[in-house]
Amino acid sequence: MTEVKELAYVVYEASSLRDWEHFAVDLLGMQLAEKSADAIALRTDEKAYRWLVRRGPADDLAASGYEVADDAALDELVGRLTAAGVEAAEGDAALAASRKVDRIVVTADPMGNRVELVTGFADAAAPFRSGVLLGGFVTGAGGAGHQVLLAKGVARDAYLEFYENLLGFRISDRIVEELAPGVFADLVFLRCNPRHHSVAFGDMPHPKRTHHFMVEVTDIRDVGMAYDRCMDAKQPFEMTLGMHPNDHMFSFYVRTPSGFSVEYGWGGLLVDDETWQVTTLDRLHSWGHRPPGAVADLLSHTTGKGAH
Ligand SMILES: Cc1ccc(O)c(O)c1CC[C@@H]1C(=O)CC[C@]2(C)C(=O)CC[C@@H]12
Ligand SMILES: [Fe+2]
Repeated sequence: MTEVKELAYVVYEASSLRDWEHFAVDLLGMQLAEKSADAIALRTDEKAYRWLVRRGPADDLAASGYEVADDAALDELVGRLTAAGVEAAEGDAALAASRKVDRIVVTADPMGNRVELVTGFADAAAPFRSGVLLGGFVTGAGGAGHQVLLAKGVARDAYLEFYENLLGFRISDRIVEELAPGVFADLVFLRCNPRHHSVAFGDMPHPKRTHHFMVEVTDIRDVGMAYDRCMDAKQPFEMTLGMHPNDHMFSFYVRTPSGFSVEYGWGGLLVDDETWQVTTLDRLHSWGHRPPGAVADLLSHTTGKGAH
């Protein structure tokens, strides 16, 4: 079945581009590709950009760009969307140029998230260079990273119909954890290439369309050093260092200047379609990923006792 092949880019709308530039470049180690009065473009690899942050009040995800193999594949996807009654409109040359792609089709998922299906996502003219990383970001066949989106009360069947049956994603696994008696976190993880997931969905209460975007680095030291840079800059954390049981990502979560989070990770699992078994796991974290407040409490409790 024809499918999207990677999460190529995301577009965010943010009220402070200045804060975003500092966050992405100085703390995360991205490269500023372009800057205008109303947008910044950020690189993590050889591509022209991976994040586009444009000025606006939403402080949220504005679009997700998924790359498709070629024109024929894009035509087939559009045919499938249209046949299912989902509107998919060919973008004009100006939009394609602004996204640095050959061709762009604009549609929306059942939550109303803008989805852009593209071909010919351009490389930058110069090699990627980070001012702070020892290694680089893990992209390649796995795309820009992964994102967790909120279901916003939309039935799972409805958004899976869009992502699985129309865009061609495969389910990697599900995690259902009872956080408190009768309170469940229930997430479903979807892949479109060997990266364990390019997108995941959960239906927890959350003010944004997106919970986080995950960027992965090649050198574990860069996770530790980014953790220190975020802490030194007093960037608010959502979760401390920890690991997920499904994709084995070693990561922490820090808040972007727009309030949703970035997961900064290393060591993510690659899935082999031939041997992979879909399972439902019962915990979100193997260890760590604590709320920072809880950790501060635990650590000061130990020292406060004046342990010998
Ligand atoms: C559970 C999990 C596995 C792999 C990931 O890459 C990943 O980001 C997550 C989910 C992170 C996060 C969480 O652990 C606590 C409950 C959260 C906050 C949600 O409500 C959505 C995302 C969830
Ligand atoms: Fe994640």
